[in-house]
Amino acid sequence: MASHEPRTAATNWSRYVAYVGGHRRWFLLLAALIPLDVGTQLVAPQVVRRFIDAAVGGRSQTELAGYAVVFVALAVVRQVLSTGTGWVSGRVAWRTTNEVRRDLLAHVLRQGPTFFLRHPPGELVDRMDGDVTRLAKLLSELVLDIAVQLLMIIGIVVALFLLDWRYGALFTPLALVMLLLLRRLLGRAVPLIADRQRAEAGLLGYLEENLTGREDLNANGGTTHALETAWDRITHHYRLARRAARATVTWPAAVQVLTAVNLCAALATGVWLSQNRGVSVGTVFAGLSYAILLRMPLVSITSRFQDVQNVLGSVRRVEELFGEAHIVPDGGGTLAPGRGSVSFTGVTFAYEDRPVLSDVSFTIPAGRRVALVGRSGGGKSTILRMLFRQYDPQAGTVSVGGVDVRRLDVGALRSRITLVTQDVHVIAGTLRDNLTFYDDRWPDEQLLRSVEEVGLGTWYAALPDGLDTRIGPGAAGLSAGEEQLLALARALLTDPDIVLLDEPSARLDPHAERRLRRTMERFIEGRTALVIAHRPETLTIVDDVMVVEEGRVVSLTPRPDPTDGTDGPVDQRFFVGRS
Ligand SMILES: Nc1ncnc2c1ncn2[C@@H]1O[C@H](COP(=O)(O)OP(=O)(O)OP(=O)(O)O)[C@@H](O)[C@H]1O
Repeated sequence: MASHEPRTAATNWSRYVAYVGGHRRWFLLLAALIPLDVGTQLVAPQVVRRFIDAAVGGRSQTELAGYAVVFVALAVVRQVLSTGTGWVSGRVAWRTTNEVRRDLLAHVLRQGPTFFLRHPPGELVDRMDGDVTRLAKLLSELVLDIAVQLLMIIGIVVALFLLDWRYGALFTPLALVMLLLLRRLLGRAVPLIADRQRAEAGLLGYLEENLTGREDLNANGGTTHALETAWDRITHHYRLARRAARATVTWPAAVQVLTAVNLCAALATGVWLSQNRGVSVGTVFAGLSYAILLRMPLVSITSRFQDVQNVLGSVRRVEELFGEAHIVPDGGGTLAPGRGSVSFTGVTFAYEDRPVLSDVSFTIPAGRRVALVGRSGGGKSTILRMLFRQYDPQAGTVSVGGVDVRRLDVGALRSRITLVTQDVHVIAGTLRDNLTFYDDRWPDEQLLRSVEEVGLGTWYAALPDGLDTRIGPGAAGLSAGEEQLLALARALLTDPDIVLLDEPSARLDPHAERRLRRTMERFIEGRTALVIAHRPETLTIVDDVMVVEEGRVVSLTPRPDPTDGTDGPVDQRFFVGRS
């Protein structure tokens, strides 16, 4: 089978530890900054306590000023520490995110076409951007932040015990109860938020699909149905958003209640201790300060735990993507220099569970040019894709230059083969970028020659900035025919040994087609070429004709002689406009 189901194996944490490991020094710096940050927060109420007690006890101005200076210094140090912590954690987060994203993109780009049918672009963007960002958050922020908040809670409880054991005895169980209550409240809201996010993603996907297919929708009268469905989705999204908003509105209210309870408990304890146990005003104030301080880590740690749960979902999705094996693993070998022969031996192939090629065998000697003809869906393009190693056969062998392509390095093989399909993609960039794909080994004169050669000279002359003119999405558009010519101009530059063409002239007018045919003829001269022919004229530039019908090679014979007035083995129904 060509399909490779995603592995849902256990998360490979060592992969992520390695990403963080690359920034070990920064991570250690962060681990050092955090306790310092927590420490300065915990010390501040103690300084205030001493200041108040000194003031109430009528101590000297110098002593009071000393406490004030220490307090201000602590505040400054805290600011510096929290800015530093934020900066370092942001740095670690960005670096790790970008590295994971880069590796995931490299992994995805090596996948075959079936992978992209299984994972539409919207989903891949969400995984590579949304999920990876959340993953990096876990690696660089969440774990540390949970540690900080736990440290803070423990520190506050210890400080309260040190202040007076009764403060500690009261706030320890109180903190635990509050933690559990907050956790429950948030636990109820989160699934509703997730429902809303799913509906939102679905709505966006639906809108994107309709906008992309707007021409077909308008032409086929599907607009009314599309609008009705969009409206259903919008109202569904609205209902879910309202439900989620109702659930989340209780969260800030709960935080307010928690603050009030903490304050009341601290005040009541303070007043009682002051009246019955003679503790100082400074101690009561410090108790109050710690009670207020306790709210922050309690709230923060609850939402952080929830974040961790959400992030683990993202990590699972990223892992699934990393777990998808490459359809065509690298064989590592290289091809001997020179034009290569091409052969299929007993090749059988199916897309997913759809059989397409069945026991196909043929050999094309080096330098021979062959036209592939046959009815639509017979498997012609699939033969080209297998030679380009977008897929490997389930049975049999595909060889180039006498070597099984599975034993070759994919990059090395593709550097010797050019594949021009009808599905041309123009990237957003300059004409030069579109011709060279950022490879600067060709001088401008050579780029211009290939543009001229495919018949794009007049089109080129009208461009405002020549090779630097921006084309593609968001810039100057090209007709479908011009896009095909551009793809052929790209191919001309590469000087391949083997040329695979999926009838690049299919969308051109007769004049442009004639011109392009002459270019193709020059291009494939002396090379091994497989050209899918949808026009009978294309047969004039090849040596042999291969008829492909229902996944089998019916014949591979020399091209019929155009002067003898017969079609030879070539059924005219295979061609556009003949039936
Ligand atoms: N990525 C794919 N996943 C599943 N099925 C596919 C895929 N690509 C092609 N097919 C199916 O495989 C069969 C052969 O397709 P192929 O494109 O090789 O035929 P073809 O002879 O080149 O057709 P055409 O002349 O119309 O381009 C078709 O039935 C097609 O629907």
